[in-house]
Amino acid sequence: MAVVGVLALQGSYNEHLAALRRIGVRGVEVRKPEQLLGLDSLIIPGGESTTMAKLANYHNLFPALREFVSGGKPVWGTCAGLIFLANKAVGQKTGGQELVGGLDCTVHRNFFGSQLQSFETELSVPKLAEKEGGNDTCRGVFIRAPAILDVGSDVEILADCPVPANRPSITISSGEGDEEEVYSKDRVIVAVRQGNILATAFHPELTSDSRWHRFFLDMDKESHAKASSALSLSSSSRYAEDLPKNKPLDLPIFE
Ligand SMILES: NC(=O)CC[C@H](N)C(=O)O
Repeated sequence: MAVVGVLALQGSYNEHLAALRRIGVRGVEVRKPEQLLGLDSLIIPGGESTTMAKLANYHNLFPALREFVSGGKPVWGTCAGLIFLANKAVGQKTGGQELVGGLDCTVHRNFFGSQLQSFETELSVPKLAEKEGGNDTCRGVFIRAPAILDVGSDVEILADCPVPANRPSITISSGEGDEEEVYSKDRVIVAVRQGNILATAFHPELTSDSRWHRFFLDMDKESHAKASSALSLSSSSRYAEDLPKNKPLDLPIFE
């Protein structure tokens, strides 16, 4: 069975480990560079990206994380994890923060505003439903969430959402002397895939809908299938028996 690492420096790593457990997959906590060796895939959880970057620096994790991402194994960043994976982040604290990079996009760290502007909404996710079944929508839990302002041509958009009317106006400036510009589109991207990289601005691990975790595990199966055509792959139905019974799929869970 695939060994899924979860970066366990800070943030919602326990919730990801619990979400993996619910579908019968063992996650491994990762805090040191050498713990990345032997993993099949890696989840970088949400939390606070500046703090997480300081801790990652302290543990000398950035070179190993970059190597892991460029090595082609599946990596999923949720929220702060999305910020880690972006090639460019705006709206950073003074002095900026180190990024792992790899995902060809520009992310705004606190696009939806402060903690008080955290919200939940139904997201239209036809590509997720096509692959993993279930409704065409999923519950998006956005906690002081980032959003993706633009993406490169290799990036597949999996979900976007309307820009909330109460959101403070966002001035986009990288702090590197770029022209300042106000984000004026009425929708913003919140989930993407680029090859081995999956990124969501929201927190699927805080809901009982395990489809995003299954989607990610299927990326791992795809990469193994590429590596060895001899490997026979089971469909996602293997998880069906683990789905919560008599329980709506998308209610937030607290464990
Ligand atoms: N829930 C989250 O991960 C929030 C991320 C936060 N906006 C940051 O800058 O790190």
